[in-house]
Amino acid sequence: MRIGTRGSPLALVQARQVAAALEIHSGGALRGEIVTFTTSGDQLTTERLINSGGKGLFTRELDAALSRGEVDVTVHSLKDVPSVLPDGQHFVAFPEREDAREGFLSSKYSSLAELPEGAKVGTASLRREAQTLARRPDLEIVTFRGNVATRMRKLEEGLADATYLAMAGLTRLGMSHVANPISFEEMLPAAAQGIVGVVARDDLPEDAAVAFDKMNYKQSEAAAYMERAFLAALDGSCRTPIAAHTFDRGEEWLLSGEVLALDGKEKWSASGSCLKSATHEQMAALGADLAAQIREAAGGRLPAFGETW
Ligand SMILES: NCc1[nH]cc(CCC(=O)O)c1CC(=O)O
Repeated sequence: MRIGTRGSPLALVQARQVAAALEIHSGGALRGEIVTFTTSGDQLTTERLINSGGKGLFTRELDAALSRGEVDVTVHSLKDVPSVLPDGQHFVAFPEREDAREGFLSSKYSSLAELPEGAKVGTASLRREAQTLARRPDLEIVTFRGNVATRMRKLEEGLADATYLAMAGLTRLGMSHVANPISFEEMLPAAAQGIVGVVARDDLPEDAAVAFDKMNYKQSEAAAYMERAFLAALDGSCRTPIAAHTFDRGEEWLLSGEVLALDGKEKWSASGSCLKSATHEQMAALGADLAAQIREAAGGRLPAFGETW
């Protein structure tokens, strides 16, 4: 099986894990061959993503290669995958979710609360920016992109006093020690953070489908459907400060979602549960319901999605 992926260190780790799982779950009958692609998103280093052409920046080239039959499956950080997959493609597995929390990185301070007044926080994410300003309106946000090494160098150079990275990515790269995990109460992560999604064409052979089904985790799958439905119902993209996470509450899943004003001065939250035995449709309905509650509570004060830039 040709497995399409971005060539970043994190993407490669994720794709290799899927290749290894494919081999194990097919009893050695199937092997994965990694094929790397450079996506539009990989070519942008300085500009803010929001100014650079919208959804699917990290998936476009992979989607096309899958449609053309150049690869058999694609592996993505689900957080970067648009709400709707291209025609003829569907998810075949959501492997075990990695630590979904945000990580705080700083060479001098151990948490947001410790930062001195007026300190600089580096991020290119509107969600992280709004969540930071909601807690600490005095802080200055500076645009910050790049892989782990680049961001750490920028911190060393003093371009910012602190930055954030998903613990999932750091953990997969064996670098979780460089960050302090931030609790979900303090900072709700992006929808689908820490989840990997495997996508195939609708003509995927049965033996492969069975192997992918075996590497699928019900928890990851449920979280994927609920969190992505919430995001989709708010027309969410990387242009919008939206966060969502699914918590395990025994018999039920608890979905929490929030939307913030860009300056962090307002925040609308909603949460609700569904039985773990719920169908995908019921899970998606919960996500959509929370989104509707937030729209109603905000009464037209939500950021003008997609129109502000
Ligand atoms: N948008 C970039 C991106 N996409 C997935 C991850 C990390 C891994 C994950 O959340 O699954 C990151 C980096 C980050 O936000 O720190």
